[in-house]
Amino acid sequence: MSGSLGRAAATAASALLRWGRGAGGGLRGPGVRAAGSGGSGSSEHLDALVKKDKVVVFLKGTPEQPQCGFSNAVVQILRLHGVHDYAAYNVLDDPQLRQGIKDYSNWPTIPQVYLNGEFVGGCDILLQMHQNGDLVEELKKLGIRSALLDDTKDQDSK
Ligand SMILES: N[C@@H](CCC(=O)N[C@@H](CS)C(=O)NCC(=O)O)C(=O)O
Ligand code: FES
Repeated sequence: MSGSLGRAAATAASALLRWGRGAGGGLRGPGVRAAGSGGSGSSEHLDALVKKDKVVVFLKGTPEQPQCGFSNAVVQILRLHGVHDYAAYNVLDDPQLRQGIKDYSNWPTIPQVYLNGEFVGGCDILLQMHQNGDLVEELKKLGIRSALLDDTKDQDSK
């Protein structure tokens, strides 16, 4: 984990990541739309975003190409648990989203993780939950079986 944490992601102008769903569309002219007016940083929009998928992350970069070690840590932890199907939004593509999610969550940094529409925390908290077993339990509540349980079972039964 510490190896991947420290590895700097390659730079690339990353398009909004995922899978058909994007944060806020590409309206990014200078000064376009104030937060709170229904734009990508508005609480209404963010409310919908975090509730649309069971697992939602706000990253710098994408799961494929994280642009910061902290965001990479979140991606790697989810990967360890076999969680690949999640919504990820790249705040580097959208300054309004970057500020809006901080205000919405009342949390000053990126990455941010939401489970079932509820704010969980950033990478430190996710790492802690990974280490103390809480993440397995929280995923279970969402109907997601952590891949780490399968690993453990294999080891125990051999
Ligand atoms: N300790 C934080 C690390 C994340 C962090 O410090 N993020 C910084 C640097 S990437 C950040 O988002 N700063 C504000 C910003 O860049 O908008 C966590 O647990 O998530
Ligand atoms: S982008 Fe510099 S620490 Fe995250």
